[in-house]
Amino acid sequence: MTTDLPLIGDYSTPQTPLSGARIGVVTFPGTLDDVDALRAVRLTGAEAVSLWHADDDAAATLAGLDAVVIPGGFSYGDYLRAGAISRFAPMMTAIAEAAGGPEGSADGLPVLGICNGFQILTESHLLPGSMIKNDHLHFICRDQQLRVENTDTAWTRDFEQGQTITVPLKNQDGQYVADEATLDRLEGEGRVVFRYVGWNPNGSRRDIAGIANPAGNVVGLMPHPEHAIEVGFGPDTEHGVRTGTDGLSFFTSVLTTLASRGGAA
Ligand SMILES: NC(=O)CC[C@H](N)C(=O)O
Repeated sequence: MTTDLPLIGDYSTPQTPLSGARIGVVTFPGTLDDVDALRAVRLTGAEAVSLWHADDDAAATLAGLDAVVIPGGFSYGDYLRAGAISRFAPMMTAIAEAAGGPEGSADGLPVLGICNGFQILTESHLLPGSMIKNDHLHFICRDQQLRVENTDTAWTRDFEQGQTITVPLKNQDGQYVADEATLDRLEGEGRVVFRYVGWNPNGSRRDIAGIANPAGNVVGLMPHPEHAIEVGFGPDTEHGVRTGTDGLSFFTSVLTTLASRGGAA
């Protein structure tokens, strides 16, 4: 089969960063999507830096970085609860500090948690609420539509308010839950960043797919933007043609954020 799709990127060419930004991606035992996240960072022209969860010098490592992605997968095999062990990694302690704790900070380290990364962020109390089993108790894997509810976060500036995007969703513990007061606070402060559109795939309260911390520098979501970054490999948005690249805007957004802070990018 031949295709005229313009495939961007080249897996074999060494990276020449186009921007001064250095963005780390954390790997835990059992992480699955770190390579895709690293590639997404590279496609924006930033330098992608692999981070190890048990780095004894994690604070010093982070000091040389402009942002961090906590990718998806099954860190520590999802034992006890997804993310429950990973939160104790030295790298997570350093990330919590650099991000400004649970409230975050406007100039704090931008952190994006994707799926298992979102689970790790809630377990670390950097984001409120918890992830529990999907309400139907099945693993789910599909392209999912989301509405962008807040473009005023470190990872969503390049979207338009109310924009509908399509990115893959694949998890078993994707049901976002929190008490009513926490949900009301999230809504009232505009911290619901993404909502499921069309159907609620897992029973998440108020159709919530992703949230931010109060300062907007930490964002977590269940669907996977790093799997929707290249024509030919992402969601099927044109009846059999895999043209979905909505996920790339997460990774360009953080460069926009860094530039607006006057830093690298
Ligand atoms: N895709 C993922 O990151 C999977 C997340 C998680 N371990 C779950 O299955 O719910």
